[in-house]
Amino acid sequence: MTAGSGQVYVVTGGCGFLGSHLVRMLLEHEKNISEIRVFDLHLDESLRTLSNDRVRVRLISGDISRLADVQEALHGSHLVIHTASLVDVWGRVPASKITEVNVTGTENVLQACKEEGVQYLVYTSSMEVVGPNIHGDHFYRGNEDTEYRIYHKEPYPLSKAKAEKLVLEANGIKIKGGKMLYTCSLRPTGIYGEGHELMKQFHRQGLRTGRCVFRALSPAIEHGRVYVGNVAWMHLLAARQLQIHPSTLGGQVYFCYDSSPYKSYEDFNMEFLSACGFKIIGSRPLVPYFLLYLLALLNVLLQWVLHGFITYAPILNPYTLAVASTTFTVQTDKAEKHFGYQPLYAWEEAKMRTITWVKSLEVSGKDLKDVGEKSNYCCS
Ligand SMILES: NC(=O)C1=CN([C@@H]2O[C@H](COP(=O)(O)OP(=O)(O)OC[C@H]3O[C@@H](n4cnc5c(N)ncnc54)[C@H](O)[C@@H]3O)[C@@H](O)[C@H]2O)C=CC1
Ligand SMILES: CC(C)CCC[C@@H](C)[C@H]1CC[C@H]2[C@@H]3[C@H](O)CC4=CC(=O)CC[C@]4(C)[C@H]3CC[C@]12C
Repeated sequence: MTAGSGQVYVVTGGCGFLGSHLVRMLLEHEKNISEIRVFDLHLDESLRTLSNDRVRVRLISGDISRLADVQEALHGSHLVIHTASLVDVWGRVPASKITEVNVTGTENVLQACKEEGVQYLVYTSSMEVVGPNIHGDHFYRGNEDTEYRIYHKEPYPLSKAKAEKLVLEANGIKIKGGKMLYTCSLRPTGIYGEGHELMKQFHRQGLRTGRCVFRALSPAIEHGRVYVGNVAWMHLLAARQLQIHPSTLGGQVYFCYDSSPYKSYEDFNMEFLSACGFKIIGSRPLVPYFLLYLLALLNVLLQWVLHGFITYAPILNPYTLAVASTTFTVQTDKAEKHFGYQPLYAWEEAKMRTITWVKSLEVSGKDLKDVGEKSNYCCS
């Protein structure tokens, strides 16, 4: 296929962690596209170099919360994958900003689809639109139909839930040109893989404590995690099949899953960190839960006191503690049934790729220098 004769996909948030994997995935595996528009507030210029004879990668700088920017980016396109979002459960940005980007931004994408006659929209939602809830109800091996007490208080899950509702309600509306809009929503659990910012933080923190990780959470609490390459693959398949079987996929939600093992958040991270000589100390939490909870409350207090001086937003707060302390695992085959999804990367491959990336953080030596460790440390 020559450039210009295929479809035009828009990836909002295309320079982010998931977005950049998705762009690469589309380039490698989707043969009917001739242009990928990467729409983001902060552009990653390295993606531009991915253009080839078949597909042009066009970087578009814009703000999802400005309708004019979104409309311009969508003009003449066929399908939108909307991953742009503010991912913040630490109070780094005000709640109003989260709503503006995640909810108003999604309204803008829908409005722009309508006005520009774009027929297909795949939305990146989150498991957080379901839970865990503040009561600590476990969601054990759940699927899209599992009943669960959903409560949203925190800005991020609240915004994702509102945005997903808007996306699903828009399925079937008339767009410019008289055709119909088809939408679906994918709900990843915690994503991991090359470029995962939180993993970088845990790695740096572990270096500071002499490659020791002190167990804080119960190993009995299980979390569903999903490899970024499989999340990208599922988006690609959903986008493809939404066009072929719009009445099957339209208006549907799908958990994003793969064969990554169910483990506690800390034990799962150790699958990668142990390859760099990290050890987890303790087979049970070293600090009692109530003390951790008091620390989390103290962090909230400090955040409030320091507000206006510095942004104090540590990883531990009552919400992240509640999420990390509540089992949330997904077991479903809805995406397989509806659009033939099967993970592209087996767990062993996903693990190996992630380990290679974590090791590369040490080869670059930057993290080691930051914590004053010698840069000739050799990962096992
Ligand atoms: N990281 C995770 O574990 C999970 C993420 N998700 C969802 O996946 C999607 C991608 O998340 P990540 O890649 O982890 O986040 P990320 O922060 O790496 O990527 C989000 C991208 O959106 C862009 N963006 C933010 N505000 C924007 C604005 N006003 N206009 C245009 N672009 C803007 C950012 O610049 C960034 O490149 C998000 O929708 C998130 O809610 C869902 C489940 C789990
Ligand atoms: C020792 C501490 C108490 C450990 C804290 C771990 C937490 C920071 C993380 C535990 C679970 C994570 C969340 C989960 O993976 C689901 C998510 C989905 C999203 O859409 C965005 C990210 C996140 C909220 C993720 C954030 C970090 C954790 C709370």
